[in-house]
Amino acid sequence: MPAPRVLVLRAPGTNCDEETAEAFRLAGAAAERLHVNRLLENPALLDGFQALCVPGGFSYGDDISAGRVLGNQIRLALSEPLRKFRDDGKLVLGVCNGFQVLVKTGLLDIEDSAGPLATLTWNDHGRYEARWVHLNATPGECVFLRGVERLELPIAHAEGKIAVRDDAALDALTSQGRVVLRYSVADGGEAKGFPANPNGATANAAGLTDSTGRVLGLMPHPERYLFATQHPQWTRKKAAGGYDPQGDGDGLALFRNAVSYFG
Ligand SMILES: NC(=O)CC[C@H](N)C(=O)O
Repeated sequence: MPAPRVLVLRAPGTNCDEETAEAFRLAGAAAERLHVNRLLENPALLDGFQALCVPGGFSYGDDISAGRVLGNQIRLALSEPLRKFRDDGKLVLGVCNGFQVLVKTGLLDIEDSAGPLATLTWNDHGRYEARWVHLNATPGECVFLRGVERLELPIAHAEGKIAVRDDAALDALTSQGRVVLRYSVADGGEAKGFPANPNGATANAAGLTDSTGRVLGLMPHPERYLFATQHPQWTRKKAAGGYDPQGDGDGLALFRNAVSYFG
């Protein structure tokens, strides 16, 4: 199988593009970083790729709100080609700021006739929060999370709270299996507020998929945990036994799943 080609989109202020491209390469993809202006000049460049990733960072300085400017650029100029991209069976991943961007593009299918079912907004405590969290996955149709049950990953965000509009919107999203990642306590039990839920997200939601399962947006950073030794407690875990320092970090599974989808 030829390595799937992944476009890692960057814009002014993106800062996770190198690591994210490397994560896809480690998983067996051919990843390329591309400035959004190149794509705006020539949307047909998308035809050469099987997956698109909007990585983390501070695109356009988080001006107006995080992801808004890049999200608007994509929504206004690239909606049609990207919808076709997804409907052709290709994959789209948004990590942290990339998720904030995806929410604002409309590509996640989280709108109804009354407007957005959910959005990303400021953490409840109003501060930037950067640390590790525990997550439960309920992959359903989500390609990136196939076979994943639990994850430990870093977060680093200020506007990372998934705020769902109302109970009916939450029912709609949960009944369609769209909330595929939830913050949990360390043993996998339900998070009951801060700190297990780091931002006050409705229903502990940390990641959403679209209706096809081929678009995923998540606030935690899978590209920051590719190797076992990236875990802050890897030496203690190794001493306690059952932790292989040569092994994969939890985040690599998402990139491997993306690659094997094309296998
Ligand atoms: N790590 C990131 O992608 C940061 C996202 C965004 N700039 C925020 O602070 O919410």
